[in-house]
Amino acid sequence: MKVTREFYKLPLEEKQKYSNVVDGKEFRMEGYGSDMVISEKQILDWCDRFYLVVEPESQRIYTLWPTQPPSFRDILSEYTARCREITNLVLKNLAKLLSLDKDYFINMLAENTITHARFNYYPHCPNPDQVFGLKPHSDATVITIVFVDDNISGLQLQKNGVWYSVPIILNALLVNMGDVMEIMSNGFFKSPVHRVVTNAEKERLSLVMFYAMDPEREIEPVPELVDEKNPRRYRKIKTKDYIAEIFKTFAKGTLAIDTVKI
Ligand SMILES: O=C(O)CCC(=O)C(=O)O
Ligand SMILES: [Fe+2]
Repeated sequence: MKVTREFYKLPLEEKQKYSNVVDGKEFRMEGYGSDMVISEKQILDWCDRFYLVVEPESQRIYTLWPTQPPSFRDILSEYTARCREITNLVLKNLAKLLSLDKDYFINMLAENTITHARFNYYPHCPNPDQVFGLKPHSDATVITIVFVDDNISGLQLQKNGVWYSVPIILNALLVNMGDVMEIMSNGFFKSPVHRVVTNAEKERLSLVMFYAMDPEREIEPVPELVDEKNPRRYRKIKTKDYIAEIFKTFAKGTLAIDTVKI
């Protein structure tokens, strides 16, 4: 959190060395900036984002990893390794809860899976009732680990149509189910719709680790979880097609998971 804060305090020109817009035109996932703009009518969010691929190590693009603060690289590497331990522990226990082999989900994520780290910066906002820090969405991941600012709340999640604020718990990480887990568990686990609200006085930070599947792999309910009593609730889709769907629906403010529900 400290190195994230230091990175965001750097002058704009320094941060723009890592821009997510190549040569001033082409958007890429990795790097610093805003969300991709695909339509003039798109609702933008009140936040700066900085994405980096952290796993597998062979896919890291170190030229996009900030050199300031100098400890950024080592701390992010260590954080990635520690979060992987948490992810594996959580995945084991989720598999157990579904009476699957304990390594079921871990094996599924074993090959060619890409983990992104997303650093979010939400500046204080003069009109908090007019814009979100991040509009309502669910994550396209298997699971997500969120490290939230301990100075200010802002993350909210929706349950039965009501929004609840996620409390700040010192030194706690939030583990969120993603759409892929909802689909694989045939709806047993829910990928919650969540959003970030803006604040008139205070800025806020978060660091999010997105654990996703191999883009070439298909997502579908685990066959063992489908039977006459629990009919299949989601159709099969390739991970990369699902991610493309997320880009479209997020910009529109709709939900990708609704497009695969049966
Ligand atoms: O800032 C937060 O607390 C959550 C961010 C989030 O939901 C996301 O980056 O997908
Ligand atoms: Fe999210």
